[in-house]
Amino acid sequence: MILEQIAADTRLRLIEEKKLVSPEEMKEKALALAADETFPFEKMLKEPGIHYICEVKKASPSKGLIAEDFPYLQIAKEYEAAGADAISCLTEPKYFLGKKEYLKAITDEVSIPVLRKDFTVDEYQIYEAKTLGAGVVLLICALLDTETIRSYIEICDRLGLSALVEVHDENEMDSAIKAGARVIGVNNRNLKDFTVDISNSTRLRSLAPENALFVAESGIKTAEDIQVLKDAGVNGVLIGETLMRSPEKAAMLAALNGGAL
Ligand SMILES: O=C(O)c1ccccc1NCC(=O)[C@H](O)[C@H](O)COP(=O)(O)O
Repeated sequence: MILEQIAADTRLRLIEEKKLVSPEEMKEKALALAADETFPFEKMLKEPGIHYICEVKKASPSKGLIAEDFPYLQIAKEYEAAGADAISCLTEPKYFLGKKEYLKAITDEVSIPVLRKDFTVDEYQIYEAKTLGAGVVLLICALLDTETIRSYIEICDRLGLSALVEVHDENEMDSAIKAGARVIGVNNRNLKDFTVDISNSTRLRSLAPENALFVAESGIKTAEDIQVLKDAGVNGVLIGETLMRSPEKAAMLAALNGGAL
């Protein structure tokens, strides 16, 4: 499965990266930064209404090259000015053509929370996310067992980072809940065959605990999709391709919201 390939390549990449900055040094650098104990990402999702997490993404395994011209900083600023509540920035280099530099440049320039969208397989990436200015990291249940997710959430808590714990089915939802996830993201994309089905979010919505925040991810394209997710009581939506392919991102975001944001 593609996810396993990405994880294997990430582990290889980390071997090289740790030669440049050791795990001890990365941890020390991250812990030296002030922890934001107010968890702005979670605070934002708790506000009434549906919240928009807008993704900065150049390419993906399912879609190939999405944006040949990729002014990532301009896109992030455009999202913020258009009323986005948070930004998701891909940092995975091989399959998504992401870069850590994109994340750092964006977090330096915007004041809304930024998610490091990567394939976390090592705590090193969490400490590094902190040093790059991220406010949120992605933990994918398909890649991590329950105990590891729990321990990574503890690291996030210590650093003042939020963890978006991603699930795709009932078993993974169970693991996220047992690990103590406060923010659960349901990926509508089946990573085995890349099919996308919004009803995956609506189906799993009722399985999430009352006090957990719920984000629907992937394949969101229309105001009707947003309305369905709103009706299901979703707190946030993560939108990538629809916005990335739109030449008028602010207008697209407004249209998805059924009017101005
Ligand atoms: O999108 C892929 O091809 C993909 C493949 C393997 C792992 C993850 C993948 N996607 C990451 C995402 O979850 C999306 O970037 C994100 O949810 C936004 O989705 P979309 O709005 O459909 O671009």
